[in-house]
Amino acid sequence: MSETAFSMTDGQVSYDGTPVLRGIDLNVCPGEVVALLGSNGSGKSTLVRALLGLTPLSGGTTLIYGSPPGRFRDWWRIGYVPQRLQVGGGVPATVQEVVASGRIARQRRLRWTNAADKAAVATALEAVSLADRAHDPVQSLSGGQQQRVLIARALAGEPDTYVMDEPTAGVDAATQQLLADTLSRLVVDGKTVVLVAHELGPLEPIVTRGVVIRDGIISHDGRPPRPEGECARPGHEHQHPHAAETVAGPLPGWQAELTGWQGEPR
Ligand SMILES: Nc1ncnc2c1ncn2[C@@H]1O[C@H](COP(=O)(O)OP(=O)(O)OP(=O)(O)O)[C@@H](O)[C@H]1O
Repeated sequence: MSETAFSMTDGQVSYDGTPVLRGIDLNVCPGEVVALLGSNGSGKSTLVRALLGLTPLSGGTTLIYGSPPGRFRDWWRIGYVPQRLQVGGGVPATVQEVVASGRIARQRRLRWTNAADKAAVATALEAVSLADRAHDPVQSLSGGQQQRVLIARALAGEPDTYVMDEPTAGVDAATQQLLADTLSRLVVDGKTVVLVAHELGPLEPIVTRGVVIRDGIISHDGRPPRPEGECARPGHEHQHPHAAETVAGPLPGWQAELTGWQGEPR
Protein backbone atom coordinates (compact mmCIF):
# COMPACT_ATOMS: atom_id res chain seq x y z
CA MET A 1 0.00 0.00 0.00
CA SER A 2 1.25 3.50 -0.82
CA GLU A 3 2.49 5.53 2.12
CA THR A 4 1.62 8.78 0.39
CA ALA A 5 -1.25 10.03 2.52
CA PHE A 6 -3.06 11.87 -0.25
CA SER A 7 -2.43 11.90 -3.96
CA MET A 8 -4.71 14.01 -6.13
CA THR A 9 -4.13 14.28 -9.86
CA ASP A 10 -5.95 16.86 -11.99
CA GLY A 11 -8.67 17.03 -9.31
CA GLN A 12 -11.78 18.92 -10.36
CA VAL A 13 -14.96 19.72 -8.44
CA SER A 14 -17.99 21.55 -9.75
CA TYR A 15 -21.10 22.62 -7.89
CA ASP A 16 -24.16 22.94 -10.12
CA GLY A 17 -21.89 23.09 -13.15
CA THR A 18 -19.73 25.85 -11.66
CA PRO A 19 -16.07 24.80 -11.38
CA VAL A 20 -14.76 25.26 -7.84
CA LEU A 21 -11.56 23.21 -8.06
CA ARG A 22 -9.72 23.11 -11.37
CA GLY A 23 -6.87 20.73 -12.07
CA ILE A 24 -5.48 20.21 -8.57
CA ASP A 25 -2.28 18.16 -8.35
CA LEU A 26 -1.35 17.51 -4.73
CA ASN A 27 0.66 14.80 -3.00
CA VAL A 28 0.97 14.81 0.79
CA CYS A 29 3.77 12.66 2.19
CA PRO A 30 4.19 11.26 5.70
CA GLY A 31 5.53 13.76 8.21
CA GLU A 32 4.47 16.82 6.24
CA VAL A 33 2.50 19.61 7.88
CA VAL A 34 0.67 21.23 5.00
CA ALA A 35 -1.25 24.47 5.44
CA LEU A 36 -3.94 25.15 2.85
CA LEU A 37 -4.19 28.92 2.56
CA GLY A 38 -6.23 31.32 0.49
CA SER A 39 -9.03 33.81 0.59
CA ASN A 40 -12.66 33.07 1.46
CA GLY A 41 -14.33 30.93 -1.16
CA SER A 42 -11.08 29.99 -2.91
CA GLY A 43 -11.85 26.28 -2.48
CA LYS A 44 -9.86 25.15 0.58
CA SER A 45 -12.69 23.29 2.34
CA THR A 46 -13.80 21.79 -0.94
CA LEU A 47 -10.28 20.51 -1.49
CA VAL A 48 -10.17 18.97 1.99
CA ARG A 49 -13.51 17.28 1.46
CA ALA A 50 -12.46 16.06 -1.99
CA LEU A 51 -9.22 14.62 -0.58
CA LEU A 52 -11.34 12.65 1.90
CA GLY A 53 -13.87 11.56 -0.72
CA LEU A 54 -16.65 13.49 1.02
CA THR A 55 -17.16 15.64 -2.06
CA PRO A 56 -16.98 13.72 -5.35
CA LEU A 57 -14.57 14.76 -8.08
CA SER A 58 -16.05 15.75 -11.40
CA GLY A 59 -12.70 15.00 -13.02
CA GLY A 60 -9.27 13.64 -12.14
CA THR A 61 -8.40 11.13 -9.44
CA THR A 62 -7.60 11.13 -5.77
CA LEU A 63 -6.09 8.43 -3.56
CA ILE A 64 -5.91 7.98 0.22
CA TYR A 65 -2.92 5.84 1.12
CA GLY A 66 -3.00 4.47 -2.40
CA SER A 67 -6.73 3.68 -2.59
CA PRO A 68 -9.62 5.62 -4.11
CA PRO A 69 -11.80 6.93 -1.24
CA GLY A 70 -14.60 4.50 -2.11
CA ARG A 71 -12.29 1.55 -1.65
CA PHE A 72 -10.27 2.89 1.27
CA ARG A 73 -10.89 0.79 4.39
CA ASP A 74 -8.35 1.99 6.95
CA TRP A 75 -10.29 5.03 8.10
CA TRP A 76 -8.66 4.84 11.51
CA ARG A 77 -5.58 6.25 9.75
CA ILE A 78 -7.37 9.56 9.16
CA GLY A 79 -8.51 12.01 11.85
CA TYR A 80 -10.80 14.68 10.44
CA VAL A 81 -11.74 17.90 12.20
CA PRO A 82 -14.49 19.46 10.10
CA GLN A 83 -15.27 23.14 9.93
CA ARG A 84 -17.96 24.52 12.21
CA LEU A 85 -19.78 21.26 12.79
CA GLN A 86 -22.69 21.14 15.18
CA VAL A 87 -21.09 18.82 17.70
CA GLY A 88 -23.38 15.94 18.56
CA GLY A 89 -25.73 16.89 15.74
CA GLY A 90 -28.51 17.71 18.21
CA VAL A 91 -28.23 14.27 19.81
CA PRO A 92 -27.69 14.54 23.58
CA ALA A 93 -24.11 13.40 24.13
CA THR A 94 -21.44 14.13 26.67
CA VAL A 95 -18.04 15.51 25.79
CA GLN A 96 -16.52 12.15 26.61
CA GLU A 97 -18.96 10.28 24.36
CA VAL A 98 -18.19 12.52 21.40
CA VAL A 99 -14.44 12.17 21.95
CA ALA A 100 -14.82 8.39 22.37
CA SER A 101 -16.56 8.26 18.99
CA GLY A 102 -13.13 9.05 17.55
CA ARG A 103 -12.16 5.48 18.46
CA ILE A 104 -14.90 3.83 16.43
CA ALA A 105 -12.86 3.37 13.26
CA ARG A 106 -10.31 1.49 15.37
CA GLN A 107 -12.81 -0.85 16.97
CA ARG A 108 -13.64 -4.05 15.24
CA ARG A 109 -17.18 -5.27 15.41
CA LEU A 110 -18.17 -6.85 18.70
CA ARG A 111 -15.09 -5.59 20.50
CA TRP A 112 -15.78 -3.95 23.83
CA THR A 113 -14.16 -0.67 24.72
CA ASN A 114 -10.81 -1.58 26.23
CA ALA A 115 -8.17 0.12 28.37
CA ALA A 116 -6.36 1.52 25.33
CA ASP A 117 -9.59 3.23 24.17
CA LYS A 118 -10.17 4.74 27.59
CA ALA A 119 -6.59 5.92 27.87
CA ALA A 120 -6.67 7.51 24.39
CA VAL A 121 -9.89 9.37 25.23
CA ALA A 122 -8.48 10.60 28.54
CA THR A 123 -5.24 11.75 26.88
CA ALA A 124 -7.15 13.56 24.14
CA LEU A 125 -9.33 15.37 26.70
CA GLU A 126 -6.22 16.42 28.60
CA ALA A 127 -4.59 17.66 25.40
CA VAL A 128 -7.41 20.15 24.81
CA SER A 129 -7.88 20.96 28.52
CA LEU A 130 -11.39 19.58 28.71
CA ALA A 131 -10.90 16.71 31.15
CA ASP A 132 -12.97 18.54 33.74
CA ARG A 133 -15.88 18.84 31.29
CA ALA A 134 -15.88 15.16 30.26
CA HIS A 135 -19.37 14.44 31.61
CA ASP A 136 -21.03 17.66 30.52
CA PRO A 137 -23.40 17.71 27.53
CA VAL A 138 -21.52 19.07 24.50
CA GLN A 139 -24.37 21.47 23.83
CA SER A 140 -23.56 23.20 27.11
CA LEU A 141 -20.09 24.15 25.84
CA SER A 142 -19.18 27.35 24.03
CA GLY A 143 -18.40 27.32 20.31
CA GLY A 144 -14.64 27.39 20.93
CA GLN A 145 -14.92 24.60 23.49
CA GLN A 146 -16.96 22.52 21.04
CA GLN A 147 -14.20 23.04 18.48
CA ARG A 148 -11.78 21.62 21.06
CA VAL A 149 -14.05 18.59 21.47
CA LEU A 150 -13.77 17.95 17.72
CA ILE A 151 -9.99 18.23 17.91
CA ALA A 152 -9.97 15.79 20.86
CA ARG A 153 -12.16 13.38 18.90
CA ALA A 154 -9.55 13.31 16.12
CA LEU A 155 -6.71 12.95 18.64
CA ALA A 156 -8.46 10.05 20.37
CA GLY A 157 -8.43 8.03 17.16
CA GLU A 158 -4.60 8.17 17.12
CA PRO A 159 -4.58 8.39 13.33
CA ASP A 160 -1.56 8.63 11.06
CA THR A 161 -2.88 11.74 9.31
CA TYR A 162 -4.85 14.66 10.70
CA VAL A 163 -7.03 16.73 8.41
CA MET A 164 -8.21 19.88 10.12
CA ASP A 165 -10.44 22.50 8.54
CA GLU A 166 -9.72 25.74 10.37
CA PRO A 167 -9.01 24.05 13.70
CA THR A 168 -8.16 27.33 15.38
CA ALA A 169 -11.18 29.32 14.16
CA GLY A 170 -12.98 30.75 17.17
CA VAL A 171 -10.45 29.23 19.56
CA ASP A 172 -8.67 31.48 22.07
CA ALA A 173 -4.93 32.14 21.96
CA ALA A 174 -4.10 29.80 24.84
CA THR A 175 -5.92 26.90 23.20
CA GLN A 176 -4.30 27.66 19.85
CA GLN A 177 -0.94 27.32 21.59
CA LEU A 178 -2.12 24.09 23.21
CA LEU A 179 -3.08 22.72 19.80
CA ALA A 180 0.26 23.80 18.33
CA ASP A 181 2.13 22.05 21.16
CA THR A 182 0.03 18.90 20.73
CA LEU A 183 0.54 18.85 16.96
CA SER A 184 4.28 19.42 17.27
CA ARG A 185 4.53 16.33 19.47
CA LEU A 186 2.55 14.34 16.90
CA VAL A 187 4.77 15.59 14.10
CA VAL A 188 7.86 14.46 15.99
CA ASP A 189 6.21 11.03 16.05
CA GLY A 190 5.97 11.15 12.24
CA LYS A 191 2.29 12.03 11.93
CA THR A 192 1.02 13.93 8.91
CA VAL A 193 -1.12 17.06 9.10
CA VAL A 194 -3.18 18.87 6.49
CA LEU A 195 -4.87 21.96 7.87
CA VAL A 196 -6.85 24.86 6.52
CA ALA A 197 -6.04 28.17 8.12
CA HIS A 198 -6.50 31.86 7.63
CA GLU A 199 -4.12 32.61 10.47
CA LEU A 200 -1.33 30.18 11.24
CA GLY A 201 -0.61 31.91 14.54
CA PRO A 202 1.15 29.52 16.93
CA LEU A 203 0.95 26.76 14.30
CA GLU A 204 3.34 28.66 12.04
CA PRO A 205 6.58 27.09 13.36
CA ILE A 206 5.40 23.53 12.67
CA VAL A 207 4.03 24.11 9.16
CA THR A 208 6.46 22.65 6.62
CA ARG A 209 4.61 23.54 3.44
CA GLY A 210 2.16 26.19 2.33
CA VAL A 211 -0.31 25.47 -0.46
CA VAL A 212 -2.13 28.57 -1.61
CA ILE A 213 -5.47 28.09 -3.36
CA ARG A 214 -6.67 30.90 -5.56
CA ASP A 215 -9.93 30.62 -7.41
CA GLY A 216 -9.84 26.83 -7.42
CA ILE A 217 -6.25 26.36 -8.51
CA ILE A 218 -2.98 25.97 -6.62
CA SER A 219 -1.15 29.25 -7.09
CA HIS A 220 1.74 28.41 -4.77
CA ASP A 221 3.04 25.17 -3.32
CA GLY A 222 6.19 25.36 -1.27
CA ARG A 223 7.65 27.25 1.62
CA PRO A 224 5.01 28.55 4.00
CA PRO A 225 4.52 32.28 4.20
CA ARG A 226 5.68 34.08 7.31
CA PRO A 227 3.73 37.00 8.73
CA GLU A 228 5.69 40.04 9.77
CA GLY A 229 5.08 43.47 11.21
CA GLU A 230 1.49 44.55 11.50
CA CYS A 231 0.23 41.29 10.12
CA ALA A 232 1.95 39.18 12.75
CA ARG A 233 -0.08 40.73 15.50
CA PRO A 234 -2.55 38.43 17.21
CA GLY A 235 -6.07 39.01 16.04
CA HIS A 236 -5.04 40.64 12.77
CA GLU A 237 -7.74 39.82 10.23
CA HIS A 238 -6.39 38.84 6.83
CA GLN A 239 -8.44 39.92 3.91
CA HIS A 240 -7.05 39.10 0.50
CA PRO A 241 -8.57 41.69 -1.80
CA HIS A 242 -5.87 41.34 -4.43
CA ALA A 243 -5.83 37.56 -4.58
CA ALA A 244 -7.55 37.49 -7.94
CA GLU A 245 -5.21 40.03 -9.49
CA THR A 246 -1.95 38.25 -9.09
CA VAL A 247 -0.31 35.70 -11.27
CA ALA A 248 0.47 32.19 -10.13
CA GLY A 249 4.17 31.66 -9.86
CA PRO A 250 7.17 31.35 -7.65
CA LEU A 251 7.74 33.03 -4.32
CA PRO A 252 7.42 36.70 -5.31
CA GLY A 253 4.00 35.85 -6.77
CA TRP A 254 2.54 34.29 -3.69
CA GLN A 255 4.01 36.91 -1.39
CA ALA A 256 2.24 39.58 -3.33
CA GLU A 257 -0.85 37.48 -3.55
CA LEU A 258 -1.24 36.86 0.12
CA THR A 259 -1.75 40.48 0.97
CA GLY A 260 -0.59 40.83 4.50
CA TRP A 261 1.91 38.00 4.35
CA GLN A 262 5.23 39.74 3.93
CA GLY A 263 8.90 39.34 4.42
CA GLU A 264 11.39 36.72 3.56
CA PRO A 265 10.20 33.16 3.33
CA ARG A 266 12.03 30.61 5.36
N1 LIG B 1 -22.25 22.52 -1.22
C1 LIG B 1 -22.00 23.55 -2.03
N2 LIG B 1 -22.85 23.87 -3.03
C2 LIG B 1 -22.60 24.88 -3.87
N3 LIG B 1 -21.50 25.68 -3.80
C3 LIG B 1 -20.62 25.43 -2.82
C4 LIG B 1 -20.82 24.36 -1.88
N4 LIG B 1 -19.77 24.33 -1.04
C5 LIG B 1 -18.96 25.37 -1.41
N5 LIG B 1 -19.47 26.00 -2.48
C6 LIG B 1 -18.85 27.13 -3.19
O1 LIG B 1 -17.55 26.71 -3.56
C7 LIG B 1 -16.63 27.79 -3.41
C8 LIG B 1 -15.48 27.33 -2.53
O2 LIG B 1 -16.00 27.10 -1.23
P1 LIG B 1 -15.07 26.56 -0.06
O3 LIG B 1 -15.94 26.40 1.13
O4 LIG B 1 -14.32 25.40 -0.55
O5 LIG B 1 -14.07 27.79 0.12
P2 LIG B 1 -13.01 28.08 1.28
O6 LIG B 1 -11.75 28.48 0.60
O7 LIG B 1 -12.95 26.94 2.21
O8 LIG B 1 -13.68 29.34 1.98
P3 LIG B 1 -13.60 29.90 3.50
O9 LIG B 1 -12.21 30.40 3.70
O10 LIG B 1 -14.59 31.00 3.49
O11 LIG B 1 -13.98 28.76 4.41
C9 LIG B 1 -17.43 28.96 -2.86
O12 LIG B 1 -17.77 29.80 -3.93
C10 LIG B 1 -18.65 28.32 -2.28
O13 LIG B 1 -19.76 29.19 -2.36
